[in-house]
Amino acid sequence: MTITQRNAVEVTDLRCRYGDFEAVRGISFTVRAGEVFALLGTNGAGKTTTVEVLEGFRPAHGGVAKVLGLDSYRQRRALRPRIGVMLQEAGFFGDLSVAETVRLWEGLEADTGRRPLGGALERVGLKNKARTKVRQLSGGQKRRLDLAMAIVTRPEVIFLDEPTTGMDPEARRDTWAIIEELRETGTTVLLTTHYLEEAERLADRLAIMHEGRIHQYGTVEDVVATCGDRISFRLAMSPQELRSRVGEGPPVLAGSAPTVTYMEEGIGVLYTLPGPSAPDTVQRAHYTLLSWADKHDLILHRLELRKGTLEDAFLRVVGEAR
Ligand SMILES: Nc1ncnc2c1ncn2[C@@H]1O[C@H](COP(=O)(O)OP(=O)(O)OP(=O)(O)O)[C@@H](O)[C@H]1O
Repeated sequence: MTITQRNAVEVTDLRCRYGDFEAVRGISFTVRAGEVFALLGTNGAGKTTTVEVLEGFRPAHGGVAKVLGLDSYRQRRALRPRIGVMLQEAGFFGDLSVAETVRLWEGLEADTGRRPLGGALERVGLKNKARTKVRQLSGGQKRRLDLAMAIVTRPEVIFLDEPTTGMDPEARRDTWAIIEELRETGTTVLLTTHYLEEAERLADRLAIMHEGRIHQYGTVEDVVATCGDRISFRLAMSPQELRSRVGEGPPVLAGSAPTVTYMEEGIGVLYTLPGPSAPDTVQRAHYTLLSWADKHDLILHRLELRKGTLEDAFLRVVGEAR
């Protein structure tokens, strides 16, 4: 099997412009066949632009974007029947019913020779709305209809742009279950999302984008491991009292200076250890901290050690880029 066959999506040094503005600035990543891949990023990072290039809706201005081994723009006619697309704002005809919309879509896709997926509406929980006019659907219900359209023709690769935005928690969970089912049947899924727990739950691998570039890329574990452990505690005293009792602030731990926040109820202290944090580093940091507290007779309230999270990794990307 060649690399191309194992990768459903291959993006190499992709660039995309709107006029003079370069929205995507040389990104590279692959999506393996059968995996769920999440593109995360800040507002305006370039996620939708990237997905639109892969869907064949816009040309790249540099680099290569291949889906199922085909150039996503130049070979879009050959590619179109093999991919499913859930747009951020699909342009439905408001006067058609839900059932008519899906039938229309099936008709448009009929030349694919694939049997449309029966029960797509049932799968997205819209069967009882089949006769309802599209314009009478709620925002979340429209997103479910978007999803039905993306899966109705059993595509090999599905692009989902913010699939659960506007959905209530139950609909979101149902959508996650559908995406998991798609993966089980061997479908490749590339999704964009602002919900980190969605990526954490669904994605085999992910990329974090900011201002047109990929800053983190790998499995959730790989990305989270780049963030060190966090140590935090509170001191129930004023800054003046701390100064008079200790003379200086909390110590540097494992090369990491504390971030000190002054609040009404006291002083909050947070350390971000260098990542990935080795167990002996964490242990030494604790020892240093507890020795400091003991020496100055301080009580560390709500002392907590926690692992880095995807949110920490995300915020670090944004922070480092500033
Ligand atoms: N049609 C357009 N004309 C000009 N600039 C555009 C156009 N579409 C997007 N942009 C700009 O390109 C950048 C990337 O936009 P894009 O929609 O790809 O980001 P995104 O990561 O999907 O953002 P969001 O999470 O907010 O949906 C943004 O700065 C945006 O303002």
